Amino acid sequence: MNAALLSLKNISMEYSNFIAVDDLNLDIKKGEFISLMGPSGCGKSTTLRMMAGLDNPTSGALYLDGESQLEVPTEKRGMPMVWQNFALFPFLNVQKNIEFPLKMQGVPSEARSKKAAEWIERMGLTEFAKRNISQLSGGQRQRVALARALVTEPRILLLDEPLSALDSHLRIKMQTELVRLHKELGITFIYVTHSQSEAFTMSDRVVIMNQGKVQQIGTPKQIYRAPNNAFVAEFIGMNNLIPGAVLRLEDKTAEIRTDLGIFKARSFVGAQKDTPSKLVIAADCIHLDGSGEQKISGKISGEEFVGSVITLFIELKNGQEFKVQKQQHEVESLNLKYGADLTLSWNAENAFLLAS
Ligand SMILES: Nc1ncnc2c1ncn2[C@@H]1O[C@H](COP(=O)(O)OP(=O)(O)OP(=O)(O)O)[C@@H](O)[C@H]1O
Repeated sequence: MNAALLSLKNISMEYSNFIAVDDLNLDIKKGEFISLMGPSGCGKSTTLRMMAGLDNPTSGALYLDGESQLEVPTEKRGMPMVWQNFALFPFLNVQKNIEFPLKMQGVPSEARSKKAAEWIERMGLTEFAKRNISQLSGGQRQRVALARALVTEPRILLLDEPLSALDSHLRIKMQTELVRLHKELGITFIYVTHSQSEAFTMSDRVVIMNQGKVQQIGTPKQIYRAPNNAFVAEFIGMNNLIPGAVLRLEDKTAEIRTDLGIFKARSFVGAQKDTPSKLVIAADCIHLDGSGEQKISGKISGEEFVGSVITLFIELKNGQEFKVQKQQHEVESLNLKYGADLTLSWNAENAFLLAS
């Protein structure tokens, strides 16, 4: 049996006439690393707060190991939260901060110090154990916050944008540390983030939300390669979408009329004949050497480097911007110039239709 550790059933959160979370269903497995992602205000933090017991849903049910949690107070749920601003106690030193939750549980002083010392060592904080929180860097504070949350050996750790206050170098380092901790401890991590790279790098599954509703739940690969609606495809950022009307829809092929021409695609759930639809092509499925069957032309309007990957921005003749993602050496070998005409191409098997 593959029973969920934490189960949210038809959970909604309504503030006077505003629905922050709308009929959300989610089953989270033991040991899973799951991320909630979506635009600002989509209800990610509210969902996490309801899991922690900091807010109670207006309707729905929440089960931990099959037992309803709605009457269980935060401190009894055993789901500590790590916050973006760390929320450490400024009047306690590192060691006392880490010991604090054990003290709340009534753990005797000697056992507390021993347990805290283990976590201080594990998180590389030995030389800072007696320091005040104000004397620590952002990365050190985040490690104290993690140690304080994990010292009670919870089954579930809730993390609300825990890396967003850190600089990009430290963020990547802490991502590696979080993945390592997750693997070593076997604890379920539920992680809220704006960052696609954080969610996709670390998670087993990602939940994409918009306006309080779940849009898709899947592995990073499923979300990236098979978004199930136009919102997800656009939100993921590295897809190109061309609006049009479906001309033909068969088992394995589809055709769409757009103002850039008629294109073939593999068909997809949700699209219907003679209805508005969007053709979706991932930026890394586009060729610059004209070798694909479907072609459009445009002019290079910009580029962006991330590591060894370049994203080229191409202005199409209808003014739409297309993104093409390639390895740097591949782009360099083509000797492309800003403003130069370029033929973009792709194969129909890499294009699919989504309902608008
Ligand atoms: N106490 C409250 N009263 C009224 N509205 C609230 C309250 N708390 C949150 N909201 C609203 O609920 C919606 C969801 O908020 P939430 O904090 O869950 O969003 P989020 O996805 O975490 O956003 P962000 O990424 O910006 O943190 C927002 O529109 C927010 O303004």
